[in-house]
Amino acid sequence: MASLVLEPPASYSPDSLPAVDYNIWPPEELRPPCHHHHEHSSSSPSPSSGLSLPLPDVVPIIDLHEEDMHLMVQKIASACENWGVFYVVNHGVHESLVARARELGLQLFSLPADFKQKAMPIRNQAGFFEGFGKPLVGKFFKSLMWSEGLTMAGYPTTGIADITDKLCPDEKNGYREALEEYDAALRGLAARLMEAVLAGMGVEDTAQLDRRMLLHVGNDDNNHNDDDDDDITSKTINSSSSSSRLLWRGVVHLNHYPPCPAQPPAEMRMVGIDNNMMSSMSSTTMGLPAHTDSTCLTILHQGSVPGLQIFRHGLWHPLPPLPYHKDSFVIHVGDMLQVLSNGKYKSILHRAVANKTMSRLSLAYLYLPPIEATIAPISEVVSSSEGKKPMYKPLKWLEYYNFRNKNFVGALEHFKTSS
Ligand SMILES: O=C(O)CCC(=O)C(=O)O
Ligand SMILES: [Fe+2]
Repeated sequence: MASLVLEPPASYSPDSLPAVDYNIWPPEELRPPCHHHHEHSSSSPSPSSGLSLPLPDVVPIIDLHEEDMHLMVQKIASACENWGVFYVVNHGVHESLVARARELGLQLFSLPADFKQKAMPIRNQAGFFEGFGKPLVGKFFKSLMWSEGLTMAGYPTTGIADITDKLCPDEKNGYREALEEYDAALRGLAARLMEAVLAGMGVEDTAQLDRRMLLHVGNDDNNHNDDDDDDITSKTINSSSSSSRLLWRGVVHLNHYPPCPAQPPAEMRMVGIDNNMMSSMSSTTMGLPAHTDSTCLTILHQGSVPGLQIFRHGLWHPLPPLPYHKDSFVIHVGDMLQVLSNGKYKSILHRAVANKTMSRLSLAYLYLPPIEATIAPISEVVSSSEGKKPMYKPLKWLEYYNFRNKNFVGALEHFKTSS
């Protein structure tokens, strides 16, 4: 007799999913064309590149409880190289922690707009924007972005405390506690994943790589002296291998996509959307436009409402939450990993679509190399690559971030070496 217990499938295939009514607004045929040019796409996305099920292949699902470390490293390397995106399950982040962060995240988004104004985006000490706001990439698109974000730099900064204090000054700040706990857990997961990714690229001693990046030696042939390396040098040389890992940055970034009905609701609490915009709301509305993440890795929790899509082989494909693993995370290869891997791993082009009836919340954990680090193709990868030449010039993350905020299209191209 067949067992009544549903066994999780070994890998995700759209065929194994129950039918989902995506109920997405606007319908695909009305959605604006994607204006993003992606350097690795063989063809550009177009309005006719509609949803296509099933995927030509299956997105890897990696079990982080895998006993065999070597095998796990191989699976991650293959997923980064062939997909740029994968799911992780059995990742060790407690379900209740995620649930609590999601619950409080939703509460923050349901604050009245004038409350949210108290935490409008400002540049933090590290130099990037924190706070409530419309997607930064929105300005590059004509369409109305049907989403709002909340960005808070995690440990070792006080970003989470600063923002939650601004939003809820009078309350015992349970928001801070829950989000800081989430940050700490995700930081641990991100570090583990990054170690595995680096091991797959032949870097066994990740602390030593950190030192190389901070001192900026050994990763390229011609740029050994950077202006402000000196104080970093002493900071890093003195730090033990484990504390240098603490210099990596984690940023908690929440995305909220309210239901996006054809008729706008009377009251709209989303920041940055006024009545004029509402009345012009039409076919040119989208959740989050096509982009790659400027991170090394992004760890995304989608909740139960689908909306994430990836661009692969010239088509957009939905990447829904896994029905058998409610607590799975989606991992994106970001632009900085593309640089570190000398282009072997490509950052994944993705977007999110709004939903007609359900609101959607995604928790993105953005994992970045140290702010002070010089990021360049890793020598181990360069020496094993065909041309044995670095494809990217050394860069600092903030330099890339600022450049991309001004020139969205092809930002990474700008940092390519000429050869
Ligand atoms: O909401 C999603 O599924 C995608 C979010 C995302 O791409 C991002 O925060 O960079
Ligand atoms: Fe993203």
